[in-house]
Order: sequence, then structure tokens, then C-alpha cells
Amino acid sequence: MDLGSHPTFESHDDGTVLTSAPQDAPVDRATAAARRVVDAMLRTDRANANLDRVAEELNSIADHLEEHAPAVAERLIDMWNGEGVTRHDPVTGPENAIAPPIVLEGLSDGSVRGEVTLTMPYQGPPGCVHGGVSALILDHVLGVANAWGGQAGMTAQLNVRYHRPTPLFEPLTVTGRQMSVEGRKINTVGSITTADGEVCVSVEGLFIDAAVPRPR
Ligand SMILES: CCCCCCCCCCCCCCCC(=O)SCCNC(=O)CCNC(=O)[C@H](O)C(C)(C)COP(=O)(O)OP(=O)(O)OC[C@H]1O[C@@H](n2cnc3c(N)ncnc32)[C@H](O)[C@@H]1OP(=O)(O)O
Repeated sequence: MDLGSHPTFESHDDGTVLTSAPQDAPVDRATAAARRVVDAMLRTDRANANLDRVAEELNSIADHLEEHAPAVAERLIDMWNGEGVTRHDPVTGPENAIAPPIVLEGLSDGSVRGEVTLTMPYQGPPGCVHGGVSALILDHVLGVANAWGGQAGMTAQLNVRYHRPTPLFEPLTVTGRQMSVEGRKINTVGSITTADGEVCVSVEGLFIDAAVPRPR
């Protein structure tokens, strides 16, 4: 997969930030507010928070955003201009309200690393992270680890092992590392661990280097 001008492990020092950290741009601030709404909606008092009015106001905001939305094809081209993926993806994208968003750093040992505390919208079992959310996060982290390693691809297989429940509301460390490249086949591993180093989830991914054309 064409990596464009992305930095790689070979060309950069330890501690290179690989993803776009939220900035003070209006779109980042608006998205952070939307993220807050999603979280607060799950926490608020169902009986006393005047949710009729909330629904009306949120629909009015959605109407406004939709009125200003270009055609999807046009927006896709815009989205994929330049670096693209790091601003809208569902894991690290500061412009995507469903992304936590996680900031990933590339280390000189070839791995990538980020920290995140997940809250109510990501819940599966009581008080724990949804397994599908863990798989989503790790799939993406492995994808970025491949970019950092210098050869990226499409996920062909993702084997996920859930060792123990992954806690919400606690800092978690996510890591990924490219292990080997054989022709077009890329093997990559990753994990989610708690602050005391307990591995909650580990993954092994097979990626295939494949060209995916950008919209134009
Ligand atoms: C530096 C920092 C910058 C940071 C900035 C961000 C950078 C950027 C980060 C983006 C991070 C995104 C991370 C999200 C990653 C997704 O979400 S990707 C989306 C999910 N995956 C998909 O949709 C893939 C769907 N599948 C496909 O498109 C195709 O099946 C594939 C995987 C491209 C393979 O198809 P193909 O190119 O036709 O390959 P094919 O010729 O069939 O097979 C090639 C070889 O691979 C093997 N193979 C193919 N599929 C499989 C399989 N599933 N299992 C086992 N073997 C397989 C074949 O057997 C064959 O082996 P050999 O015969 O050569 O030994």
C-alpha cells in the first residue's frame, strides 16, 4: 500500500507522533463537543434531563450540518487529500466523534504506542470495554504500526485473544509492532494492557500489501 509521505521507523527518531492530535481548530472543538454529548447522553438522568428539548436542539444542529454538507463523493476526495486517514478514522481521528481519539507515537524500537481511557460509549460487559471496540482499536494500531514499519496493507486476518476483561475508566496502553514482511504478507502484533502491565487483549494480524486507490 502506498504510504505517501508518512514517516517510518527508518527515517525518524524515537517518539514521533504518527497521528493527528486534537488541535484548537473549530472542527476539532466541535467534534470534541459531539463526543462529550455521546458520553453525557449515556450518563444523564433519563427522567429529569428534559430529553425532549435535547432531541430538538440536537436535531437542529444536525440539520445545520447537513445543510452545509457537500456531496459524499466530493467530501471523500477532500477527506483523502494529503495525509487524510489520521483526521477522520474511527480510532485516532480528531474529526470523528466516535474515535476516543487515541494519539499514537512511533518508537525507535519499531513499535507504536498510545494511551487511552475509555468511557461509557465503549462499554461491553458491565464496566468493561466491548470486545469489538478492542478489536477495532488494535486493527487500527496494527495498521499504523505497519506504516511506521515501512510497509502497510489491508487486514486479511485478525486473531484476537481476550485474556481478561478490559476496564473502562482506567488508563490503558495500546501497542503494535510489525514482526515480519514476506513478499506482500505482513505479520503484526499488538496488545492492550492496564497501567499495572496486565495484558487484557492481544492480537496477531496478517496484512496484505494491496493498492487501494484514493478517491479523486
Ligand atoms: C507512519 C505513520 C503514519 C500514520 C498514518 C496512518 C497510516 C495508515 C494507517 C491506516 C490504518 C488502517 C488500519 C485499518 C485496516 C483496515 O481496516 S483494512 C479493511 C479490512 N480489510 C479488508 O477489507 C480486506 C478485504 N480483502 C481484500 O481486499 C483482499 O482479500 C486482500 C486482503 C487485499 C487480498 O487480496 P489480493 O490482493 O487479491 O491477494 P491474493 O492475491 O488473493 O493473495 C495474496 C497472498 O495473500 C494470501 N492471503 C490473502 N488473503 C488471505 C487471508 N485472509 N488469509 C490468509 N492468507 C491470505 C494469499 O493466500 C496469497 O498468498 P500466496 O499465494 O502469495 O502465498
